[in-house]
Amino acid sequence: MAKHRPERDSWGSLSDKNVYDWSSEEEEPDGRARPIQVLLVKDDHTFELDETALSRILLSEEVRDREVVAISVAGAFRKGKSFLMDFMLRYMYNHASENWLGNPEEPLTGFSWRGGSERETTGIQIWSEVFLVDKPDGRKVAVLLMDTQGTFDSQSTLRDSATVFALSTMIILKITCYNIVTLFQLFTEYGRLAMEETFLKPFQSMIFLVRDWSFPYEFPYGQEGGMKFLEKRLKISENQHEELQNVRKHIHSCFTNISCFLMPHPGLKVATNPHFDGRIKEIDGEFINNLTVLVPWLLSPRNIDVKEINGSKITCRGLLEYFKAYIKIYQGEELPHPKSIYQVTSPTHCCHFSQVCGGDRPFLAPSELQARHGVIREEALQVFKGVKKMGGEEFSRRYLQQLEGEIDEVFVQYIKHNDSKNIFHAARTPATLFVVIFVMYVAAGITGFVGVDIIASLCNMILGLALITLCTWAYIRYSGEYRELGAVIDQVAGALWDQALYKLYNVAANHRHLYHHAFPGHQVEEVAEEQDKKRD
Ligand SMILES: Nc1nc2c(ncn2[C@@H]2O[C@H](COP(=O)(O)OP(=O)(O)OP(=O)(O)O)[C@@H](O)[C@H]2O)c(=O)[nH]1
Ligand SMILES: [Mg+2]
Repeated sequence: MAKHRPERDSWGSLSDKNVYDWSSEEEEPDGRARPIQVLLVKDDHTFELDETALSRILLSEEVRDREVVAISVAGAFRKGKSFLMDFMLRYMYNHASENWLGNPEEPLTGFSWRGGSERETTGIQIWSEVFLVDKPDGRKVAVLLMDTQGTFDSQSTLRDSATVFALSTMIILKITCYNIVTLFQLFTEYGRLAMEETFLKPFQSMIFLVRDWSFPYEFPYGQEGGMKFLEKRLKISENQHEELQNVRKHIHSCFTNISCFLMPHPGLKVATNPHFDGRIKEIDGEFINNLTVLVPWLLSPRNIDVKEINGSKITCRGLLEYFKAYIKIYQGEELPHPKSIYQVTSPTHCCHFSQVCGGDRPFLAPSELQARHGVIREEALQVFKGVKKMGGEEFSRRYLQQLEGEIDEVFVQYIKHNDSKNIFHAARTPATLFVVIFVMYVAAGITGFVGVDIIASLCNMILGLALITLCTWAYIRYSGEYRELGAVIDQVAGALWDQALYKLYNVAANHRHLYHHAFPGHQVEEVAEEQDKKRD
């Protein structure tokens, strides 16, 4: 079965070209987009995130700072998830045209799909091309398509299934689940684990897709029938088992938006013919009709919506950070320990901060730095609080306090670091020493001229000392050696600078009458100002 898409040309209002360049010949010799394995489930049932591959997709220049909508299909294995994703891909690529389904003879390509009973997709794959979609309100958002491993296959453990499911539901902003019955199974039989592993902050939409719906006379195909069906299914009644009641309640609290779509059977050729290659001609008309409703309903620029995570819209760069943070948690214990969340949240916070005022960033106004710190701090704390952790509230409070303390400490360091980039701050020591040298030079000249030789020699001595200090300071700054001595010089110069400025200010304040004497007009204004202040 065809696995990769053929060459593409114009994508209408979507990106005009592949949004990133493959730099490695080996990996993408023909420059065509393809599925990239970003999450590997290894034989020993551990997970590995391919950060390089993920960064290459999410950090490409055009998309990294765009708000992102990630779309995936989760559900039982062998149910046609990849097949559906490929129709979504086709829609994204042919978006400009009404007839996005294209040539009825064209085989379906993109994410790898096939018939048979053995599982196909493993872990999480991401389509290497991120689509840029113009929303009707003028915003451009990035759309990321992800294909995930099916649940309940014979090779994966319950934990694998639950983790991939949990990972996709928490990272993904819009999730399409393929089979309501299967999802119920996941939530009930394995519910504890899956639910505990799901981050409980609701931030994504869940769309239940019921495939092979065979009772259109009860509930018609499509979204309306789906909603009615879902309402009936999610209704909580007294005589239900408590576990079932909990599942229903939990589904509501997990997802901000729940909807449902009933899909007809695609026809026998699709389900049973081993040579079927996905061409539309061989798919049942009813299925195609509903597909042309479903896919635009999911993906049209009007309907695509950037969801918020903990109150802020997430960008591709942010998504990468979340991916990295979450996978660290899932590599560990059954339920994340508060410490592990603390450990991933804190560096994530630092990383955000270094983007604001790290080594190569220019000097930032202190008030702006303070404001950014407020936002980043809040974000980090929200991430920590938003994760379900082991040990209860009381236990995690300790780590929360530790996190707060560390964030504030980092902030103080960044203030210092930022200050050091202020050109006036950096020039303070040499400027002070220059002023001392100059003053001593003039003083020595005058006192020598008048004949007070002792004072003149004293001034000359101070001048010489200041000159030596200046040279020493310059050497320390250049070589990085004897830094303690450098710090002492900076301190003394700083104190001198502050003192001199303070004295200068005092002198100026004490001699204000001279100024007013010289410029009588300004005095009137000042008196008026003072009167104003008193009135306030
Ligand atoms: N009955 C039925 N079969 C479908 C439907 N959609 C796709 N298929 C068929 O299901 C088979 C499996 O498709 P895949 O897309 O590889 O399934 P998958 O869910 O991605 O499977 P895994 O990757 O193994 O989890 C293919 O032969 C498709 O032709 C559907 O709506 N109903
Ligand atoms: Mg698949």
